[in-house]
This record gives sequence, C-alpha cells and structure tokens, in this order.
Amino acid sequence: MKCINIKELSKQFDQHIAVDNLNLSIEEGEIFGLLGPNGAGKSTTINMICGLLQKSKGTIEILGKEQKGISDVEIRKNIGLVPQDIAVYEELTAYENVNFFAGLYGLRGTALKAAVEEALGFVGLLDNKNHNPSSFSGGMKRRLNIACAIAHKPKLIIMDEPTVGIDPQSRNYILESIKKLNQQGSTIIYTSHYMEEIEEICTNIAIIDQGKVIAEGSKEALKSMVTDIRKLSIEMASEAKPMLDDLLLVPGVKHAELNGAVIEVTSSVEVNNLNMILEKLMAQQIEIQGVEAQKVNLETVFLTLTGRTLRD
Ligand SMILES: Nc1ncnc2c1ncn2[C@@H]1O[C@H](COP(=O)(O)OP(=O)(O)OP(=O)(O)O)[C@@H](O)[C@H]1O
Repeated sequence: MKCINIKELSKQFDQHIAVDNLNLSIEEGEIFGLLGPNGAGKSTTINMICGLLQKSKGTIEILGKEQKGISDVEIRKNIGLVPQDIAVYEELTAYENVNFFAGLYGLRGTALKAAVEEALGFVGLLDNKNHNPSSFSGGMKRRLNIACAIAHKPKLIIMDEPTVGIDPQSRNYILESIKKLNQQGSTIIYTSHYMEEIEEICTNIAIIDQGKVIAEGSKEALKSMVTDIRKLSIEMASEAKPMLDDLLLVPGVKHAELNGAVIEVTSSVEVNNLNMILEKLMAQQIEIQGVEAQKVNLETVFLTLTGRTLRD
C-alpha cells in the first residue's frame, strides 16, 4: 500500500511560492529521502503532511485516507514527527517529556509507561530518564526529541534534518536507529541537505528544488541520469585563488568550484578536456599536485539538473 500519495501540493506565503505543484508517492516500508538545498520547501511539505500547516492547494493521502488539513487529528496518530528545531520541555525530565508526548496520542496507564520506557531505551537514554534536558548534550537532546516522536509507535516517522549540529557519534547512533525503526515496520521520511546521509540510509529519494520534485527514484536510477558526467578533483600544491571562470571556457566543463586547495570540476565525459583544464591552470601559474576522477554521487545529480550545488 502507498504510505503517502501527494498530488499537486502547493503552499504560498504571501507572494512567495514555497511548494509548487509537488507530486510525491511513497510506498510503505521505505526509508525515503527528501534531498534539497536550504529553502527548497522540504519543511513546508512536511508540515503540510503532518497537518501543522494549511495547504494552499492539492491533496495528501496518508495510508489510504485523505488528510483533511490542520483539523485532522486522527491522521496524526499514525505520524511521528521529529521536527528540525528540538522541541522538548527543559523543565521536565526526559521521562516526563516522552510521557507527555505519548500521552497526547492517547496512551494511558501501563501501556503508556511501557511505551515511554521502550522509547527511552531505544534512543539510549534510560539511564538519564530522571534528568532534565538542560543537562544534555546536543546529540542527547536530539535523541530525546526522537523518543518523543516514536513512543506511540507511529506507522510513519518523519525526521526533518535530525542530525544538524551534533557530534559524529550521535549522528551514527541516529542513523542506525532509523534503520532499526524501519526494520521494525515503520516507513521513514528523512529530509536533509547532507547527501552522504541520504545515500547511506535511504532506499528511494526525491530531489526537491524551488518547491518542486526535480528527480525521483532509487539512488542507482538517479545516478544513471548523469552517466555522461564526471567529476575531477585537482589538488593544488598550495592554496591559491585560481580564476575559475577561465575553466568554464574549456569545452565540456559545466561547473568549477574551490574547496581549500582542491578545485572541483564537473565536466562532460564525452569531451577529452583534461589537458585543456590543466593548461588553463598552469597559465595562471598554479602548481598542480594531483588529479583524481570521482564517482558520480547525488550532489552531481543535483548539480547537473540545476547548475548549482546543494549548499550554494
Ligand atoms: N512561515 C513562513 N512564512 C513565509 N515564508 C516561509 C515560511 N516558512 C517557510 N517560508 C519560505 O518558504 C521556502 C521554503 O522553506 P522550507 O523551510 O520549507 O525549506 P527547506 O527545504 O526545509 O529548507 P531548510 O533546509 O533550510 O530547512 C523558503 O524560501 C522559506 O523562506
């Protein structure tokens, strides 16, 4: 069954169209990635799915039922939202926080107690259950945020950039937890502008830009869209400021950017232009230490479709 079926969804804020006739279909059991740069419309879409924001136009079906907008409380019981901004009460303990949110979904008595303990155990916070989140690290707060969203065992869990601003250990913990929640039967929607995370955990992906889905499919299908592209990393002997516009004059070169002492060039595979690229740099007195060809990744897909990088 389809977990989500969105048709022609739009959201307009005054004159600004944040979500623009977006169509999206997600099957049950997936870890589905929404990848897009800042401001692409990911959070706005999610807030409409969860019924936290009124849509301007379109339909959203969740598990076969049409969502009736912000008054549709029933549908929310099937959804667990981990919002982008941490939403926990600092003056309550970790236990009381999860207890509060799970209670909102109608759990009571021993079922509520068991659900709270299980959720805290799942995110590795049982030993800290009587502590207030004000004493927690950023990663622990994020994990508590997740426990609050999953205790009522929702069929659909939506995570809006849950790894922003945390240490690598907590990040790995969260990514592993997502895989486990999925194995236990939940469908996951995961938004991020970190393409590495999306590549690591997601089964299918939609790339969103300017409120629209610009590409959708499995990682392999998306990458196969750009088999005619290659990426070159040219390492300079020391940090310099090459004139990148010069490289764009070389036939086949589509994009060039600087990352410290490395120049990243995206080019068509059909043009044999490495010599010309290197000549342009040498003409600028740039000393080259090494050249490496990279595999196509989702960033390349985005770049090819939009002419911009995910973090422009
Ligand atoms: N309440 C609002 N009022 C006016 N404009 C808004 C509002 N919420 C979002 N926007 C605008 O809508 C666009 C989409 O924002 P949204 O937060 O959905 O993007 P996003 O893809 O989630 O980006 P990010 O990765 O930065 O969270 C942006 O241009 C944003 O400024």
